[in-house]
Amino acid sequence: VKLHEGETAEYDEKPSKKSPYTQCRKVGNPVRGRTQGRRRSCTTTKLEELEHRKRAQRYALLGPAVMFGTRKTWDLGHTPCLQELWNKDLSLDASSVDFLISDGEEESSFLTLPNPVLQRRRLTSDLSDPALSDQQLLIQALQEKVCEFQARLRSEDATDRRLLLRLHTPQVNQTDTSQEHPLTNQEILEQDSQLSQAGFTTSVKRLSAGSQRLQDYPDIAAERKGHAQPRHKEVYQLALITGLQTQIEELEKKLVDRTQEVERLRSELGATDLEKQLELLESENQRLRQELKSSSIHEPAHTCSTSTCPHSQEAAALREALSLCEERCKEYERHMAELERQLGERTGAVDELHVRLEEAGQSRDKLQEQLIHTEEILRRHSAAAPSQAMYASKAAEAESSQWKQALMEAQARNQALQEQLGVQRQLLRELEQKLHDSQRTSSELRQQILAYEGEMERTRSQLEAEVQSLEAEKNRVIEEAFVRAESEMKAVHQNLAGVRMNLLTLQPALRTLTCDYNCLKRQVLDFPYMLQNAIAEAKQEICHMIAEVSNTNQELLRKYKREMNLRKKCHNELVRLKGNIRVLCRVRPICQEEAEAEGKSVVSFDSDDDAVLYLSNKGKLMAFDMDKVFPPQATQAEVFQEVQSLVTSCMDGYNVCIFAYGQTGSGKTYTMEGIPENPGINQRALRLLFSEVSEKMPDWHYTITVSMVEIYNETLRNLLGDNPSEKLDIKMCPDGSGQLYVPGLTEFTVESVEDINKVFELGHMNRATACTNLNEHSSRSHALLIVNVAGFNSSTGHRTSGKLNLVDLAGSERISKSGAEGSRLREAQCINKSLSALGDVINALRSRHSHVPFRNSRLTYLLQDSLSGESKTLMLVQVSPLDSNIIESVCSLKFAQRVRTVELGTASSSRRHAENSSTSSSPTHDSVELDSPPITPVLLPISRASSVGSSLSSISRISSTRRRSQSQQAPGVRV
Ligand SMILES: Nc1ncnc2c1ncn2[C@@H]1O[C@H](COP(=O)(O)OP(=O)(O)OP(=O)(O)O)[C@@H](O)[C@H]1O
Repeated sequence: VKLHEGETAEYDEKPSKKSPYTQCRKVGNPVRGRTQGRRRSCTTTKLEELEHRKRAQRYALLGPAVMFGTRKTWDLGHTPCLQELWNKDLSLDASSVDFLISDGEEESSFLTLPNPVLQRRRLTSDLSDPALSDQQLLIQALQEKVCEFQARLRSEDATDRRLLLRLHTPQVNQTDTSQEHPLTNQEILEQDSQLSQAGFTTSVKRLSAGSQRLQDYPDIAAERKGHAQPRHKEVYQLALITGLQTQIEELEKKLVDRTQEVERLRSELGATDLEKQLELLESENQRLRQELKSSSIHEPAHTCSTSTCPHSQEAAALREALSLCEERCKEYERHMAELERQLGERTGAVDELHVRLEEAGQSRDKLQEQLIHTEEILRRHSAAAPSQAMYASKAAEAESSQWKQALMEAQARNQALQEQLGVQRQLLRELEQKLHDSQRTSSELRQQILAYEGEMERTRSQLEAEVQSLEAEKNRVIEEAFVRAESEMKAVHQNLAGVRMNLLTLQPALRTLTCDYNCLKRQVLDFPYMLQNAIAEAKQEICHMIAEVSNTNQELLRKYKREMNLRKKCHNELVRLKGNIRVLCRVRPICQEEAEAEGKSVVSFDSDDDAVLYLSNKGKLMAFDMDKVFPPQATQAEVFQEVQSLVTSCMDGYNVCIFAYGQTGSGKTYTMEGIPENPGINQRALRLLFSEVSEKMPDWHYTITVSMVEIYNETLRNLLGDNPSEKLDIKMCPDGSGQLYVPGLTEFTVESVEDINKVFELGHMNRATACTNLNEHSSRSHALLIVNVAGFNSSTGHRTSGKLNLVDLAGSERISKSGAEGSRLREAQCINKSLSALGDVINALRSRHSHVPFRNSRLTYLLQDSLSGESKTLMLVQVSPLDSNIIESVCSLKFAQRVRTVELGTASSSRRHAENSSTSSSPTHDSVELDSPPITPVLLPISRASSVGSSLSSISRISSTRRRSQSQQAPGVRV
C-alpha cells in the first residue's frame, strides 16, 4: 500500500492529461540522442520503472486480473481493429509478433512504458474519487467477468501463441540489443510467458496490433494517450464483449454441430432407406398391377373358352383367389400411399426443422450484427465520454443478459427440436417396421400370386389340351353325323317317295277312316253321359251291397260273440268234466354223460296214445295213464301249448295253479323257467297274457302284477323284496272275504316282456344271494311265481280277478336211499311234508271233502285259493328216463296217477277212497314198496280201474279214447 501511495503521489506530482505511456515515451525518447543530463534523469526514471516492473512481475503472478493490466497495448481500445485482430488471430506471423514487441518504437521507450501495475494502482487510487468509484467498480466487475469468459477461450490458444512468441524471440532479441537494458527483454519474455499461461496472450497481441492501427490515426492516439485510464476501461469493456462473442461463437459452433448432427441423423435414420424401400415397393406394386392387368386381360378369353370345361370351377376358384389377392394388393397400395403420406409429413417436419435451424442461424447472425453494432456504439460512446461508456457497458451487460436469455431460449428450442427429432425418429422406426411388415406381406402375396399363377397356368394348359381334344372329338362327331345324316337323308328321300306312293293309295282308306272317326267322335261325345249313368247305377248297387254286407257282418259278429260265450261255457264244462286237476307227464332227455355212463332208458311210449307211459322195471312193463305224456323230444312250445288254455282262464277270473312235480334233476325247473334261449312256462305264460291283453283292448283293460316267493324248510321268503332273507307269513284277510294274503310281499306291475325279464332277474338274484349253492338250494326249495290278473271292461263295467300260480316244487327224494342226515334230513323231511300235504289237499279236493287240509304246509296254505273252488290245477310230472332213477320215477308216476284216478272216480267213491287213502296218497317215496313189483292196480289206492273194474290195458284204452275224443274236440274247445 505504501508503494501504491508513493507511486500515486509520484504521478500526482506530475499531473498531465497524457497517459503514463505517453509520458514515458516522451521521457524515453531523449534518452537515445539528447543531452547527458537528461539521460541521467531518464536513467533514474528508468531505474524506478525497472523497480516498478520487478514489482509488477511479482504482482503479475498474483492473477490474471493483475496481469491483464500489465501491458502497454491495452489502452488501444479500437473495437473494429479488435474485431479484425480477432478474426485474424490465427494468422499472426513473425512480423506481427515483432510488431507486438517493438511496434516501431525504441526499445527503451518500450521498456519505459508505465507499469500496468502502476496503472492499476492508479485505478485503485481513483476509487477514492467518489465521481468515478461506481464506474470503476462496474469496470472491475466487467473485468472479472471478462477474465472468466476469456480464461476458457485463451487456454486453447495459449500454447500456440507461446510457441509463436518463442519462435520470434530471437528477432526480438536482435531488435532489442540494447546494452543498457539486457534484463528488460528477458523480463518482457517472462511476462509474455506468464500472460500466455494466463490465457491473455492472444488478447495482448490483438491489442498490440490494434496499437499499430492506432498509430495510423495520430490525433485519436494522441487524444487517447491523454486518457490512459478511460482506455483501460474500454479495454475491459472490449474484453467483456470479446468474451460474449466467444460465447456466441461457441453457441454457433454448437448450433452448427447440432445441425450437422440433425443432418447425420436424418441420413442415419434411413430417410433414404425408407425412400428406397418406398421406391422398391412402388416398383413392385407397379409390376404386380401390370401382371394383374395382363392376367385379367387373358382371363375372360380363357373363361369363355373353358366355361363348359370340368375345370371351370377350379378356374373360378383361382379367379376368386386372384381377385382376393388384387384386393389385398390394393389394400397394400393404399397402405403404401398412407405410409408415403406419413413420410412426406415427416419430411415436411424435418424441412421445418431445417427452416427453424436456418431461422436460428439468421437470428444468431442478427445477434452478431447487433453485437457488432453495440460494440461500435460502445466504442463511440466510450470515446465520447466515460459516463457514456459506463452506460454502454451497462447496456452491453443488459444486452448480454438478453443474449444469454436468447441463447437459453435457443438452447431450449434446440432441446425441443431434439425431442421432436427423437419422436420423429421413433415414428420413422415404426414406419420402417410397418414397411418391413408390408414388404413381408407383399412377398407372401407375391408368392401366393405366383403359386396361383402356376396353378392357373397348369389349369390353362390342361384346359387347352381338353379343348383341343374336345374340338377334335367334335369335328369327328360332326363328320360322322354328317355322313350319317347324308345316308339318312338318302333313306328319307327314298321313304318319301314310297310314302308319296302310299299316299296316293291311302286316300280312299283315309276317307273311310274319316267316316269311322266321325262315328267314333259322336260316340265319344255321348260316352260321358253313358258313363255317368253307369257310375250312378254302380254306386247304387255298391251301396246296396255294402249295406247288405254290413248287416251280414253285424249278424256274424253277434253270432260270433254268442259262439264265443258258448265256447267258453263248453270249455269250462269240459274242464269241469275233465276235472279241475289235469296231470301231464314230461320225460326229460338223457344227456351226453348219462348216455355214456348208462345209456339205457327205461321209459317207452305208445305211438297210438300220447297219454300212456311205459316203464320197464326189472323186465316188467308198467303203464301209467296221464292226460298227456311228453316224450323227451317234446319242445317247450309244445308243452306250453297244452297249458295255455289254463293260463288264459285267469283272465276270465279263474285261479289257476300249474306246478311241476318230480324227483331232483327230472327237469322241473327246465319246464317251468326254461333257459334264456328257450324259456319255459313262466315266461311264455306272461307273454301270452300280454298278447291276450292287447287283443282285448280297448274293451278290456288288464293289470298284471307279479310276485315271487320261495318256501324253504317251511319258511316263506320274498324274492322280489329288498330283504330276501326276511321271513313272511300267510294271513287271512281281515275283511272276512276268506282270502289269504302275505303281508310284506312285493308285487311288481308288468306291462312288457322287458318287465318280466327284470322281475325274473331280480328274483333269481335274490334267490342266489340267500344261499351258497343255487342249484342245490333250488332243489330243496319250492319256487312260486304268483301272477295276479285284474281286468275291467270299460263298456260293460264288468270286472275280473284271476290268479296264476306257477310252482317249481322241490325235488322229491327218498330219505332211505339218500341217507340224508342233519340239515339235509331236515330239508328232506320238510320237502316230503309239504309234498305230502299237497297230495292230501289234492285228494281232499277231488274227494270233495268238507275239510281240505290246506294248513298242513306253507305250500298248500299259499296255494289254497288256487287249489279250491273254481280254480284250475295242472300238475306236470317230470320223469327221468334213466334206470337208476326208476324208483323215483315210479313213485312220481304213481302219485300222479292216483291224483288223476281220484279225480275221475265217482264223488262218493272218490270221497271214500280219498278218505281211506288220505295217508297213503302222500307222494313221499318212502311209502313206495320198492321190493315188491309195482303193480299198478294194487298201488293205486282208488283207481279208475277199481271204479270201472278194468285192468291197466282197459285204463289205457279208456284214457286213449278220452284223449282222442278230447283231441277231436280240442280245436273248438281250447281257448
Ligand atoms: N326237456 C328237457 N330238455 C333238455 N334238457 C332238459 C330237459 N329237462 C331237463 N333237462 C336238463 O336236465 C337237467 C336237470 O334239470 P332241472 O334242473 O330242471 O331239474 P329239476 O327237477 O329242476 O332239479 P331240482 O329238483 O334239483 O331243481 C338240467 O341240466 C336241464 O337242462
